[in-house]
Amino acid sequence: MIDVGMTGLSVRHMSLEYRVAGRPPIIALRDVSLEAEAQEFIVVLGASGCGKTSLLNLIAGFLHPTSGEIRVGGKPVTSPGADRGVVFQRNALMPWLNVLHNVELGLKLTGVPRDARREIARRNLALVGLADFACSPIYELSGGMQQRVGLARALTCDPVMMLMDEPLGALDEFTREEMQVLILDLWARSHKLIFMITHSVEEAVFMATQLIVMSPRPGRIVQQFRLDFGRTYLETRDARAVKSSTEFIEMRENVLDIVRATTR
Ligand SMILES: Nc1ncnc2c1ncn2[C@@H]1O[C@H](COP(=O)(O)OP(=O)(O)OP(=O)(O)O)[C@@H](O)[C@H]1O
Repeated sequence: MIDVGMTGLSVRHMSLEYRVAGRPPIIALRDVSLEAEAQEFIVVLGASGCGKTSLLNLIAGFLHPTSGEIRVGGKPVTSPGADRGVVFQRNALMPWLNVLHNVELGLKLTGVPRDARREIARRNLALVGLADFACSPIYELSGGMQQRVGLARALTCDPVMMLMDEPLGALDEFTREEMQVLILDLWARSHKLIFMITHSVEEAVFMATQLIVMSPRPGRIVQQFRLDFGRTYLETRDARAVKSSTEFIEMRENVLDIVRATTR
């Protein structure tokens, strides 16, 4: 049997309390455990305040757990690292740098020579369909294009894992579906482990190989599903057919009922 703790993501009995002076501690996460192999697509769904972003920030190394352990590729997470690329809902792109310079910034900071980092940045821009926009200023790009720049930037250090906090939350419905299939293609081509947060049940069911439903107060995992609608899309290239199939609709309604029940 593969020990996923050595290849993918392993979160074991993790809890997180926020301590605010003069107030009782907030238990954001209690006894959360999850295991995923390298190349899985994990999607986390749950009502507001159930600890999704806290969980992502712990895996990214931005926060430390109160108890429990996280391993990525077998290594304990103790701080942020180049093995984990992060994509935010609204990417913190540098408006005074052009697209190429934004994408290569992480490599520049780690001392990669100019020609090498330009080549990597251009390759990643091509992967997200922005090869012709390398010299464009950020403010000329649409929201969807800015998210593509964020994706290309997160890929530049060739991380083991991509962490995405509602990456498509600010996009209109059509751009959102375009980006869903772009991310599925990137995932299939790059063989990376993805951990994504969304508020959209349909998006979660469409993209996840492992769907995690969380519940608030305190944040914990209430249900996990193994799914393959994203893989079906990659074989058939027809997102609408996948999303309108009976199996998909049944699963979407089932997950929706579970999420609704967590808020009662
Ligand atoms: N820095 C902080 N200090 C104190 N409490 C916090 C802090 N960050 C988050 N919390 C609390 O921890 C709980 C989990 O928050 P978190 O942002 O992780 O949830 P979420 O599921 O990502 O929510 P949303 O879907 O609204 O983004 C909430 O009750 C929140 O108020």
